[in-house]
Amino acid sequence: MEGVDHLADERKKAEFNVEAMKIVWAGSQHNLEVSNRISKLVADDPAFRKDDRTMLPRKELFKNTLRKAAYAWKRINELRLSEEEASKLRFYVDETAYTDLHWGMFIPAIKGQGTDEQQRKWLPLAYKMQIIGCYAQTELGHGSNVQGLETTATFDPHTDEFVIHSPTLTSSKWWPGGLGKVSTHAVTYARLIIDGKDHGVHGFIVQLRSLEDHRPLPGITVGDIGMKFGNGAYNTMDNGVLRFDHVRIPRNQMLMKVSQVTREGKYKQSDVPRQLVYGTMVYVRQRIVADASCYLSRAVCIATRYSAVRRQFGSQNGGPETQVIDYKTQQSRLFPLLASAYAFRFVGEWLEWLYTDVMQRLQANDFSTLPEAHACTAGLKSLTTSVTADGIEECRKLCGGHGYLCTSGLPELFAVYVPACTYEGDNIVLLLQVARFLMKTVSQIGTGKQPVGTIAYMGRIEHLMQCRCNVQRGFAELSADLVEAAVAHCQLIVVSKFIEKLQQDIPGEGVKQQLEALCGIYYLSLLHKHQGDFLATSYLTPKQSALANDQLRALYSKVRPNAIALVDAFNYSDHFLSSILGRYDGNVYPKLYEAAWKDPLNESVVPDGYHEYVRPLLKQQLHTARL
Ligand SMILES: CCCCCCC/C=C/C(=O)SCCNC(=O)CCNC(=O)[C@H](O)C(C)(C)COP(=O)(O)OP(=O)(O)OC[C@H]1O[C@@H](n2cnc3c(N)ncnc32)[C@H](O)[C@@H]1OP(=O)(O)O
Ligand SMILES: Cc1cc2nc3c(=O)[nH]c(=O)nc-3n(C[C@H](O)[C@H](O)[C@H](O)COP(=O)(O)OP(=O)(O)OC[C@H]3O[C@@H](n4cnc5c(N)ncnc54)[C@H](O)[C@@H]3O)c2cc1C
Repeated sequence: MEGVDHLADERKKAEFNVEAMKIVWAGSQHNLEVSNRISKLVADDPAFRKDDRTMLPRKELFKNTLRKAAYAWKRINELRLSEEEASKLRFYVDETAYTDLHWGMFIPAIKGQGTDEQQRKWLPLAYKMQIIGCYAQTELGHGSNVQGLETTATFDPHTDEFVIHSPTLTSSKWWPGGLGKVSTHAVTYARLIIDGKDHGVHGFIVQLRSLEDHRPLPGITVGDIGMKFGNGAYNTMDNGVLRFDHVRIPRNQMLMKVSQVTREGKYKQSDVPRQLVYGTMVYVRQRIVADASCYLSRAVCIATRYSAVRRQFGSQNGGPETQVIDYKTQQSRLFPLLASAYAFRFVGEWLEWLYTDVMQRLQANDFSTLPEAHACTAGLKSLTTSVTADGIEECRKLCGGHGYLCTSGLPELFAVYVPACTYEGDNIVLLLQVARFLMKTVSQIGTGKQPVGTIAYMGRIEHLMQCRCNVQRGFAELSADLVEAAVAHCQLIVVSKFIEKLQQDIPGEGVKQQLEALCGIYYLSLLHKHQGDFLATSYLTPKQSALANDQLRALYSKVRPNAIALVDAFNYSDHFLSSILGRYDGNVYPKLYEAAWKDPLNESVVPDGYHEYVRPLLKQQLHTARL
């Protein structure tokens, strides 16, 4: 029934002020206001339609993405949107595109690693999109091992240039988003060679394509690497392959904030840690953590609304069947994900603060918090993306058969999100970095150095004080266990940041109580999942463990009447969710039925191919039957 809110009764059950929760989720009244305005702008504009995305062939899909990106840019300029509003607009357009890398990596790389002079030259061009850039680091043969990259940048003192070259097939750049078909420039990572000496990997700005006719410049071979997982999804992006055949660039196109090459070919290192060459990755990992809550909350919103609409079994005297959201099994799978979405939101906010703080310290030549920032961004990127990717898939299963339809929105959401577990650092490789940081901390505790920040708790663990561990000894052998320790450390950060959030003043009737319940669900469900570890190490007795489980079930009952309102607080429009199962009005069945008839396969009653491939079979059967 059109216009009827099938979830109205659910909404009436809410025990808290949903509008106040929307502000908590958005971060501030101002953020909420901007989100409302920009999301409506996008949803009301038919140019941003996306419901056909999973049905388009790649070339059409890609052209459509180019059209949308150009149109978005036009609207940004026409409406004179601020940078905040422009990035919100790109968020609500909700289509992975070359612009993500241009704004998300190319510009930050120049800002973070370029000198003031380089920034003055390149940033205005990039901000006006007079050049379009990507981040070309990964190669066919090496991604995780950045020190293993093979592309070379050899200094030629005669011409004051670098010669960029791909010496092997495996040195071909492979994966960079935006590279395949669009970017005119790339921040390219290559080994710096001066006078035969290898100075390791550095960043260089390299022009790839002509600004006149978009053809690759001499010495450049470039193209798209091909179709990726899923329909629509990440196939709107032109992940690319790139080879250099002795391509010359001026010396001043090496990004020289961290280290410099002089006119005479002298290599000079600034007083800053070499690891700042990896700075763009730290920035993007922090952004990815902030994004995880968006993706997870989307899936949870769809699964929660549909779980309230869907009924199976339990009809009494011909009455309605049970809403599947009332099954404890459904709650025990869904509500920890709802709690995780909120938990990741708050840890994302905190990580943004940590990153800003580190950046301010770096300006003042204080590098002391860099290792912690690296460990936190790497670890939380790994934890939040793994939980989110698995969570989206769990939400699909929570929606039963209909979750498998593209019109549920969940298959595409999973396909577009799951590479986040790999890009910007494979999740296991990143957890090994955290493990290494933790082991280093343990080795220092023995020497009396007090850990601070997110590792302060380690200084309070009695048996760690007696440890005399060497970081490398046994590391490889125990790496699988160390990865588990790294995950536990990151979980602790998430829990403590959720608790810190609750210590703030949170206005709105019932809002804090709901967040307390969600926080409880978050840590108790983790405790439940890992109770074997807690029991084995005597951190919990069996009785405590049973009490914790009772408490968890009680919290599920507390959240149940508020579930729909808690996902409404994410404030997602139907356009953004793009899911029939997750419709705000819960009008699922008529819309599923209607959508099926719009599938291109239903354009004709007799399908293409019938006369060639089906009819002959039927004829043959008639013939056989007569025999
Ligand atoms: C929002 C925008 C849109 C997003 C779209 C995303 C599209 C995707 C883009 C990409 O994927 S770009 C490519 C991303 N690639 C990676 O993430 C590669 C992962 N690998 C690495 O980061 C590193 O190679 C490594 C795994 C960290 C290892 O590096 P390396 O071998 O040089 O170092 P180690 O010997 O292990 O460590 C040396 C020392 O440096 C510290 N360290 C390492 N990384 C950082 C860092 N980023 N920041 C600060 N410090 C770092 C490390 O802890 C070691 O410290 P010590 O132990 O020696 O003190
Ligand atoms: C959609 C997408 C977009 C991307 N965009 C970009 C981009 O814009 N720019 C760019 O430069 N790159 C990009 N990448 C590349 C990406 O950064 C790399 O794929 C990523 O860093 C992982 O590296 P890899 O592919 O070498 O994995 P590998 O390192 O080959 O991983 C393979 C397996 O080996 C394991 N492994 C590797 N090393 C270790 C170790 N030391 N110990 C234990 N296990 C290990 C991993 O856990 C994994 O299971 C993108 C990738 C994808 C999928």
